[in-house]
Amino acid sequence: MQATTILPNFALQYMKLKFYKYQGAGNDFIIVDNRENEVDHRNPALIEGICNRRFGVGGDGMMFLQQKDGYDFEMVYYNSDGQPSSMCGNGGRCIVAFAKYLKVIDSETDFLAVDGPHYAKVSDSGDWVSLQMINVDVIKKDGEDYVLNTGSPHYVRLVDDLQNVDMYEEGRKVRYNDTYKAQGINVNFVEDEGDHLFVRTYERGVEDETYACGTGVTAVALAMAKYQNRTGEISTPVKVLGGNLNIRFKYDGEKYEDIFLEGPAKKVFEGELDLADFGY
Ligand SMILES: N[C@@H](CCC[C@H](N)C(=O)O)C(=O)O
Repeated sequence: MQATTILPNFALQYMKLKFYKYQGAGNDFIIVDNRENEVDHRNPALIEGICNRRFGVGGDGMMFLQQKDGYDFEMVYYNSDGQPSSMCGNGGRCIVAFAKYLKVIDSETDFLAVDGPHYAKVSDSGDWVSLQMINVDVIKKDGEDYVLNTGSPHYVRLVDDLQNVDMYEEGRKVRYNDTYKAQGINVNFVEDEGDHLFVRTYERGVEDETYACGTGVTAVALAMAKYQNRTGEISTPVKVLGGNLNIRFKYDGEKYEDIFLEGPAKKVFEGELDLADFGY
C-alpha cells in the first residue's frame, strides 16, 4: 500500500488510497488493506462517496481488513450509505478471498467480524469460499412471513412469479413499515423452483435491491427448512440475480448449527483513489 494517511480529524497528509474491488455472486465491495491502521474509516461521507456508482468506484459496501490479536484478521464492514452495519455474508466471503490474495491466510481462516468469530475455507484457486455463519435458534413469524437474524436481520416471504416482483417497491413496504423502519431490516422474497430456491433481496443500507445477499439467502434457506418441516443435514442451492450460492446446515427442528454459506468470491480490479475527488 502506498503511503496513505488519513489523520483522525480526516485531514489528509497524502491523498491516495489503494483499493481492491471484489464481487460475490454480484454483491460487490470495495476493500482496503488496513493492516497498518493507516486509514481512519469512521467517515460516512467518504465511504458513501466511494461506494457511489456514478461518482465513485461503486459498491454495495466497503470493507477494511485489519489486524486483530487472536485472529487472522478483522473484517470491518460499511453499507454503501456509509454507515457501519451488521454482518455481510458475501462481504465475509470476499474478504476471505482477499486475505488469501494478500497471503494473510492460506486455505483456512478464523477471523473476527461484527457478529463474532467466523471460520472459512477458500479454494486453491482463491475464488470460491465456504464461510461459517453464526448459529440461529430464534425464528419468528410475522403473519405468513419469517423474521430471523443470521448476523443481520432478515424478513423472508414466499411468493409466486418472483421474476416479475418490483423488489424496490415491495421491499420498501416492509423495510419502512412501523415495525421495522427504526432499526431497518433486509427483505428477501423467495420462490421454490424445485431443485433450487430463487431469491431476491432488498438491502437495508443500500436501500435498493442487490444482486445477492449472503446473510439473506442463509435466512431464506433456514426459514424454508422450517416451512417445509425438513430436519437433519440440509443443503440448499440458491439462484440469485448475480449467480448461484449454496447453504448447508444442521436443523433439529429448533436450532440451526454448522451453517455454511458457499459460493464465488472474485477480484474484479484494483486501483488507487484520489481522495481529493471525494472532497478531501
Ligand atoms: N450484503 C450483505 C448484507 C449486508 C448488511 C445489510 N445490508 C444490513 O445492513 O443488514 C450480505 O451478503 O449478507
